Amino acid sequence: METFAFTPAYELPAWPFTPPPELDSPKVVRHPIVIVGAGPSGLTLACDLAQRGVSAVLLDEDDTVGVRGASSRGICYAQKSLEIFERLGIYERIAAKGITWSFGRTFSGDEEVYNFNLQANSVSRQPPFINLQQFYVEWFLVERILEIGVTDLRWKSRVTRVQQLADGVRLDIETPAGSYTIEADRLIDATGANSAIRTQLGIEAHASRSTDRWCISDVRFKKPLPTERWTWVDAPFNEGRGVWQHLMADGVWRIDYQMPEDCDTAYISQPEVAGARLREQLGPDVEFEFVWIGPYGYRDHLLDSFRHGRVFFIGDAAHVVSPFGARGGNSGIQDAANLGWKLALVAQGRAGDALLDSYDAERQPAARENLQVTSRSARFLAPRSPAEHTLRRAVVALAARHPFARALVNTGRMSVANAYPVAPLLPEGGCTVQNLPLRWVDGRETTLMQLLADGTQCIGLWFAPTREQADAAREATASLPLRLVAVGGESDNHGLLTLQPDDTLAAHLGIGIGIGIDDRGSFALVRPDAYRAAVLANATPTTIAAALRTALALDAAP
Ligand SMILES: O=C(O)CCc1cccc(O)c1
Repeated sequence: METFAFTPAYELPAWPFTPPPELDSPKVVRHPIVIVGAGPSGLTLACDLAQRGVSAVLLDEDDTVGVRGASSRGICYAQKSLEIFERLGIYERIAAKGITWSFGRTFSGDEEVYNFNLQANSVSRQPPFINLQQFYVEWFLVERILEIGVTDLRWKSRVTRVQQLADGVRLDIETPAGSYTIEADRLIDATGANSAIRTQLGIEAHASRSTDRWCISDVRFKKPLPTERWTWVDAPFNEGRGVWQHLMADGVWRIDYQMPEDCDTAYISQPEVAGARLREQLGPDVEFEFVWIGPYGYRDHLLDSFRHGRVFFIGDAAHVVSPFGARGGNSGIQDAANLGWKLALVAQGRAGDALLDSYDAERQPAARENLQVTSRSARFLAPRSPAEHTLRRAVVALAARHPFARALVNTGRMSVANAYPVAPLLPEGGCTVQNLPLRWVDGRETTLMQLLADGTQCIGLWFAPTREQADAAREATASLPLRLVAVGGESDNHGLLTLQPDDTLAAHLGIGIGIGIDDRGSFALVRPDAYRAAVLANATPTTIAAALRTALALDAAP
């Protein structure tokens, strides 16, 4: 029998367990923020808070990144996540290590039936996607958290019990040096899909499991393949079933093969069987080494609410979707970025507690939308009813010749920054503001993320304010977390930071002349998570302060 080579396993870092002070003390210490789980969402939240100068305790039962014995789970990082990583100071590391892409092609048999270029609608400094093994992202986040140095990172610390109190949460923690108890003003569960905290608190996840079966081959090739996302609805080299192909770091390709529903999972993941599949796809002489082979079936779940008293659920602990479109990991990172600034401002007494409720009001519908979108892709890939089979056959047959049908070919709709619904703190709803390259009046370059990187404040972009307006607005908002920035106007805006006039910025914010609103005097309020919270057509110091107070729940009933 032919044997197949495996590359040596990834060498992942390990961080030391340091016995915490609570182990030697009978006193139950209270911490403002405790995060459980050092996966992508927990680490992003800890890093986001650290960047804002806010310390959190981060507990993880392991002492490394990645999932032991498994391959990388997440592989595709979307623009919004990359913009968050830019603000957190790890984007350059991710871009240097990962594979940047924006183009996707979908095939039926040997024919291309759909393609997309995600760069087309982008004004961001970050590309639409970078592929990178999840453990590298986690690793860079840990490095950054250690660089900033304000997070209390506790490895080898397993939470065994969680109890909600009237004004906080009590946690029992087991470590190699013994057990201890702490309390938290607020607890964030980032422990993933199988959250024991969720189970212990009796919170229903509404889980469902698909019967669709897949097998991952992570492989290194000698033969170069295109660095685009390629998918097949019905690949001739996979017995007419689906295939996904992505390049990740270190020259490793992720190839996902759809398998028969009743397959023997041990058999399909044997190296000889996986090797035969690769040869069918890439030719009998292709030279390769396996990195990892593994079967999987996907599942989904969604909590009704992401906030339960003093406990917040983020990432897979709150929602799980099928992998099509890479919406799982990316939405966990966006959960963290949504919650981080809110926790920081509320903990500092600079925003109302109702701001924390807006985490659920914004991210739960976002997760629901992701679940709907990925479920539609899953049904296209594995139709369940005769009608779904007929529809898919018709769409694929028409797509080859008729452009209208191409958009119906659905092998996944790639992750986007979800818009947020109209709500008391977001009277116009919220939409993402991309990381536009900008220029100060003196010619220096900056970006929106750089404007947001220091401290925790909203950015007020005010188009051509007069000196008098600028002075009055500074006074009206002096006690509020706002950085006022003029865009164009009088060259010396009386001490206001001033950007060069920028039509792309105005249009992106929805205040360009081209879309009917004169930009002179217009104002856009951008939140610390780079979501547009309000647009004012003829801003005054009073309306600016009112918009800010609304966005920060400063006028809401306690
Ligand atoms: O391209 C896609 O739609 C998702 C690719 C993906 C994401 C996460 C895991 C995996 O095996 C494939």
